[in-house]
Amino acid sequence: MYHLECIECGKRYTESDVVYTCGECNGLLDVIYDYSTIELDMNKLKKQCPSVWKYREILPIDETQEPISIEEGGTPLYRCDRLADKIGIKGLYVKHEGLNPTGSFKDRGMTVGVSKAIELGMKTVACASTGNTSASLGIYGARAGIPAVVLLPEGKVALGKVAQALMHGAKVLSVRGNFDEALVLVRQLCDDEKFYLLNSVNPYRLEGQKTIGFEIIDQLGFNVPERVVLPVGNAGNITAIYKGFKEFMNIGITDKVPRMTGIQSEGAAPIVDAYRNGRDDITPEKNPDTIATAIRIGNPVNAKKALKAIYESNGMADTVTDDEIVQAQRDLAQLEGIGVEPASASSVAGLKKLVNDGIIGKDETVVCVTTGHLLKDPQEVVDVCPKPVVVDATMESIRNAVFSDK
Ligand SMILES: Cc1ncc(COP(=O)(O)O)c(C=O)c1O
Ligand SMILES: N[C@@H](CCOP(=O)(O)O)C(=O)O
Repeated sequence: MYHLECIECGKRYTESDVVYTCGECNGLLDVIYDYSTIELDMNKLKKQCPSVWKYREILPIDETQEPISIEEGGTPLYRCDRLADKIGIKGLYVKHEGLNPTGSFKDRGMTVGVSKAIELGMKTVACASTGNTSASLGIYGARAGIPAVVLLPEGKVALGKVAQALMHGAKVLSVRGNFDEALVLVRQLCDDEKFYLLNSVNPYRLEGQKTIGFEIIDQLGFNVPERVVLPVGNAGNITAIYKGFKEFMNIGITDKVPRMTGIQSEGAAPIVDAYRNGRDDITPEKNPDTIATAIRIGNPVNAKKALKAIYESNGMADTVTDDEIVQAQRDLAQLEGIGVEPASASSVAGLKKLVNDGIIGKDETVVCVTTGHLLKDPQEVVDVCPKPVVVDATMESIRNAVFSDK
């Protein structure tokens, strides 16, 4: 049993309403359950491997419906001692969401969001995207057998992500504008054409993503880490993961939540600006820019929910530079064997900065979420790594190159 509820005015909507924001006040909507009726079997929970649909009792899809799934979630939570040593912290884990089927955490949202689209009888799905949302929507649309339309900011989407959307048959539009402008346009398109909007303003998307929070607790043996650090763009994921932590507390599985710590790039930091000024809403950044194209977002649609998550959990938000992002990307890759795209590395870059500044304590147990796979953005990798050494096909030439200092 669940309903949708406006976070501003409390107006309720039913599970069969096609609605993204409140019709009365335009506020964001939340999916609300009657937690007193939800009983999770802890024995079963402890035995089953993590996956999105493991937590089906707390997901808003009719139980008679077969979900649209390609087996998302169940991503590894790595203990990272070498990286922890370098950063100067004792207990560091990395939840690698880049190991979802399409290479990003969006799959968790799409398995639920596209399943909901089918339940509601929607005929076409659509989104604006910096890349990962479109890749995931293209793939889940194909799995569901319904068309997907995706709007991308021209020239600002990493190659791997465009390739995924194209090959899986989405209608890909390259918009002469940035992500924020594309999002305004796709919202209008969905209203006009009755397409189903699957950006994170859709509360069902966030229900899938909240399972990252469930899995972190589950994989830590039902213990709660002190802090979770993650990149923030459109601000859906920090909102969703926090909701997951709160729900485990509401159901009585845990008794506290981690401090939610959001990291943005210096060139695209409206949430951090709001946090620094103690505000609960943002001033949009008109010209966001960063090497981390996935979080090149100036007007995050979930800002209000995200700031609430940060304040309520006694968390915080901070920025990192593009250079810090690239260094953290290298550290993850070379110290721990974890290959991530730039946006993902901002979590580790942020942690490093906050430990250096004495804001995060060395004894805290911290989970960094890495949100997308290295192969999503091969051009950035080529740009920041040394070029391969070209050699003649002789042993002498190979030996010279192997033992050269260059
Ligand atoms: C790889 C990656 N990391 C982080 C983010 C930011 O997540 P959110 O928009 O939910 O804040 C995105 C896209 O949104 C992304 O694609
Ligand atoms: N990085 C995102 C931006 C859109 O975010 P969404 O969560 O609202 O879909 C992307 O991959 O497109």
